Amino acid sequence: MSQNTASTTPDDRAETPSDTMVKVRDLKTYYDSGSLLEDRPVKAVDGVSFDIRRGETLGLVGESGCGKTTLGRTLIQLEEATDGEVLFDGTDITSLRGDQLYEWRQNAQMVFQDPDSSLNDRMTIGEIIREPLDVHDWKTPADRRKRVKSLLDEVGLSPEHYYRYPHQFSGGQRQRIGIARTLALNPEFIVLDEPVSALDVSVQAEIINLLEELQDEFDLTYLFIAHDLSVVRHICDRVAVMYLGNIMEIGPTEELFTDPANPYTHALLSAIPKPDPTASRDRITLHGTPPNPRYPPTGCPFSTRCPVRIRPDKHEDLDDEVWEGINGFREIIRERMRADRSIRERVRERFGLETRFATIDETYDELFGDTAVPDEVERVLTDVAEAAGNHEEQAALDRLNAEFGSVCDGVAPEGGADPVEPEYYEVSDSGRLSYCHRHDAEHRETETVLDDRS
Ligand SMILES: Nc1ncnc2c1ncn2[C@@H]1O[C@H](COP(=O)(O)OP(=O)(O)OP(=O)(O)O)[C@@H](O)[C@H]1O
Repeated sequence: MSQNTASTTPDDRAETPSDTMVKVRDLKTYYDSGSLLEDRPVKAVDGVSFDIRRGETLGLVGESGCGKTTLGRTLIQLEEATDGEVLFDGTDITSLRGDQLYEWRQNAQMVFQDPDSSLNDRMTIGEIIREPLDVHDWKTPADRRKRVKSLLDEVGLSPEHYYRYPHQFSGGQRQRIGIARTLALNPEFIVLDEPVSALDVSVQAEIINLLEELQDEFDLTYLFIAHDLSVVRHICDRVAVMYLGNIMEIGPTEELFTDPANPYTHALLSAIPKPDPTASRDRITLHGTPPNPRYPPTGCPFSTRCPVRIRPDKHEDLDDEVWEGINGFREIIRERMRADRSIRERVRERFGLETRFATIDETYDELFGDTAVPDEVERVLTDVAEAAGNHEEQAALDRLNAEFGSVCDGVAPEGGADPVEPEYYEVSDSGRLSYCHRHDAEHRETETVLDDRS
């Protein structure tokens, strides 16, 4: 890694305007719960900024639930943004309404994972592909029929398929129909949301090839959302890695795969399962689960699972096993705070009766029972366990944070009151960006730590 320059916004580097088709700035999409008992929104997309260049395929990867689909849908206004901007060739489309939005929508379309749910079984293939043309009152009915027949040809189907129904086609053919429909209005930008995940491996390559051919032929720009990192590596020019509503790293595909900078990218890539001929789809597995997006942690979104979370100076030399125990303890207390306990469970806990939740004492023993914990650390952990045992989870977490928290948990280095968030650091000559305090000169030794682990 040659450079480590802090930058406040990704992709604000010098670029000619014509390079950039979409500029996303501090975009947030929150879902309100709609429940009287729960007033915190789900922060599905929580302030992302990046550019999409004309003609490129930008991959969007990350674990299930990190906000990929919501981001894709918000970019084409199928979901309303809570805050921020999405500039398409300079126009902020989050502010378009009524006719203007309707007109603009022709430029941007979406291909869905499951072609079955997007194709109406009671319509013929011709009617399905023609529908967007009918809705937008495109030219004459005869022109529309002609256009549909040519689209069928473009996607590798034949004009005779016009009068058939979706159930008469295979999964791969149905996805071709979905793609033809997407192309009907000549869009410039397409969000491909897991377009091949539901298909047999043998068919996946055919659809990927088709998408690449169509991109060349019609100068399309793609946002390619996927779980399968090998497909992303094959098709994408650049990749954005998403975690808990944030973009953790973004840059050229090959570079990001061979020399990941962000600890989360490392974790994601190291969890790629070995190829298994019996598996139809690779799943990403990573230790632990991401926090609930209603309750994202302060500081870095990945801090609760990060293997290289920065330690405060006074605990720099603490044994790794104790440190991991402390991180585990913190997570369990966080989860207890959110756990959906019935009143009965709460009453049983209050009276020290057995419940389906492990008691704090049991948890403590499991985490630290066989480990030599230094006295001063043990004193803090005992206070924490006592608070958590009394259902004062927030006080327990505050105590843990005061003792073991660092800049990664949002603790301001000079004791400032406001939580600090990471910044984007330029981590290569290509302008690849990574959202992590470890790239700060002060904590730079991480790169060795990470390399040792991979
Ligand atoms: N309509 C909705 N209302 C409330 N919450 C939602 C809604 N849609 C998504 N979410 C929540 O927003 C978060 C992000 O979901 P999203 O589907 O965007 O993630 P994803 O990365 O695409 O997941 P997957 O890979 O499983 O499709 C999740 O916690 C999800 O439960």
